[in-house]
Amino acid sequence: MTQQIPTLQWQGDIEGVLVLLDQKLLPAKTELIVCNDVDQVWIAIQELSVRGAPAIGIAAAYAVCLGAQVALDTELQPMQQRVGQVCDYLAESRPTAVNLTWALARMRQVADQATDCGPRELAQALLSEAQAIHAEDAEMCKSIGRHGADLLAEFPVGAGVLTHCNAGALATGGQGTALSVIFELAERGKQPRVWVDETRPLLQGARLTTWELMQREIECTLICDSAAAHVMAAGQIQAVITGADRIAVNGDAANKIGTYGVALLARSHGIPFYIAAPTSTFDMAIATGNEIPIEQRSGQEVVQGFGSTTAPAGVAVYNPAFDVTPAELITGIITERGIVATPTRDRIEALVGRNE
Ligand SMILES: CSC[C@H]1O[C@H](OP(=O)(O)O)[C@H](O)[C@@H]1O
Repeated sequence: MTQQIPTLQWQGDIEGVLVLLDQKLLPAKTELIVCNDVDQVWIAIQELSVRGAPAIGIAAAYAVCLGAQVALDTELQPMQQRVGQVCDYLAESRPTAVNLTWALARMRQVADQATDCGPRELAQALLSEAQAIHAEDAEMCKSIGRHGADLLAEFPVGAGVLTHCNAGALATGGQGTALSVIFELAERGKQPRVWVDETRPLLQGARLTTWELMQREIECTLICDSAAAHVMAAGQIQAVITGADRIAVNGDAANKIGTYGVALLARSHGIPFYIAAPTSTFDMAIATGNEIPIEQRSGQEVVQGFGSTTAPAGVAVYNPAFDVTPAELITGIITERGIVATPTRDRIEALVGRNE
């Protein structure tokens, strides 16, 4: 069974709207946000109503189409200027997921290369590009699932897989990255037993990953982030698979805070640690993970999350939303083009291409 309500959907023509499934409210409520303008999408990205590296990029691409709507009755050049302004604005919504700036660069290129056309023709070209980014991501998700399931083909039926945060359909334009592998394993009758880190502070694992797995009737067990070592030591985990938000040329990968710790635990327990990500998540312009900008979020998410106060008023809080797992802790990166085993710069450039 697939997710009943799309994570994000463009409705209409160049004067249409972007409809988002509000992930802040899941699983308690299934509510939609109808976005008519760029600001609404900017806020939705910043507040994680829409989240996950590929989904952020796709939402931003559609937001450019919303931004173009105010310039439909001008000329080509004002429309091109509008697109540039909107791309600059959206790029500021969240810093870590490279898919955001990758998608905006594609939209900006469409505008910059436009000649001999009117604003409405450019608006149509922008919508076609956003829809292409969305459709390509859906195909990449399926391909990641196939490559990942092929990689784990020898795993026994009922093998334990641990995942951290949410890298499912809710984080992408398709069926997910890490969860796509799990969905494909289930499709092939491997009956994966999924262990889900709750993933503090915003609980993407507890709220979203379990929701997706239970919708598909895949066995899952929710654990506190601090229980992962214990579960590994008990021999319950045969592989770890997570998503990623930005991967440097050398294979260092940024993902939700806590991923680095899970990778260290996996290494110490002799468990393979895989990252599943499309090639659009590779930042070929940065050499190592040290250059990946790490989003710092409000301390309120830690001490006031989900309605309960969990610390004394005024306590200092440090709330990085991501951390970086060094390439040497990554057994392989599962992409839509295949697997980068023991990721190195040469192997990544061979698969992704060199940054010219
Ligand atoms: C398929 S990318 C999913 C990736 O994005 C999440 O971050 P956030 O929920 O803050 O957008 C997390 O790092 C996931 O692994």
